[in-house]
Amino acid sequence: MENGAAQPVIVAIDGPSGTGKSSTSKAVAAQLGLSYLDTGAQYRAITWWMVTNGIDIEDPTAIAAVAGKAEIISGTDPADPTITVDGVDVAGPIRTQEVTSKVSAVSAVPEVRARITELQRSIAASAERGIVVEGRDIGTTVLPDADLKIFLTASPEARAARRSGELKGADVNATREALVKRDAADSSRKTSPLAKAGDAVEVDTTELSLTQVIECVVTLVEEKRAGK
Ligand SMILES: Nc1ncnc2c1ncn2[C@@H]1O[C@H](COP(=O)(O)OP(=O)(O)OP(=O)(O)O)[C@@H](O)[C@H]1O
Ligand SMILES: Nc1ccn([C@H]2C[C@H](O)[C@@H](COP(=O)(O)O)O2)c(=O)n1
Repeated sequence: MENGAAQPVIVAIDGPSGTGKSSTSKAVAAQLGLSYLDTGAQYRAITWWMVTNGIDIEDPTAIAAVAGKAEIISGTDPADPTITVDGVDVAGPIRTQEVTSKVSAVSAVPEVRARITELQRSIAASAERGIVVEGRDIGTTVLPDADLKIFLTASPEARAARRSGELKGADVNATREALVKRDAADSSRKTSPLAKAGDAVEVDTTELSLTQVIECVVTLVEEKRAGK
């Protein structure tokens, strides 16, 4: 490229809940001047819309029938990621226990996945300097040609301890059970389950600090850019 500008780079970061995808992706994108997309927030946003509009979450046909109705807009600045549904800021409401408990069922519906996947691809394609996209099926389905694919893991105990630290006073065992249950649902759905791409680099974060994970991923991106 002219003026020594770096080529756009597409980084896919997948993994189970609480492995550090969001924290790592945001920091890596900020350090490298890339855009950032939280695809879990998009699935949460469509789930929030279903709940708000009284759609029966137990009924995949009902969900499929309205999968295209909500207008979901994701802001991709890693310093200030935003998400709106039909113009309403839903950054807070999508993190409620109610949405968290229903998001796996909504995101398993193929029509929902087709709609959100299309949105994700269009956002990635328009990121001029490149983007870090995090989720469950980015390396396998959404962006199979990503320049770098990372699959983050951590023990359920480490993930529950991290999450309980966030949710003051939360019971660690209950948090662990909820994480494991959501991972099982996300891994066993028929369409585009949570899975490691064959060419992804697996990083076990159980014994690593967040700073170490960020450094590791930044190094992998830089190596990729240098053609190593
Ligand atoms: N390596 C780490 N060591 C300690 N804490 C960490 C580490 N990575 C992330 N955390 C903390 O764990 C919590 C969960 O991290 P984060 O939200 O980034 O995970 P996630 O994989 O995106 O989860 P989810 O898929 O549920 O959205 C956050 O409080 C974060 O600060
Ligand atoms: N690419 C993705 C991203 C997320 N989901 C679903 C499954 C998750 O349980 C849920 C919430 O994600 P989180 O905010 O915890 O990262 O969204 C998916 O199916 N595919």
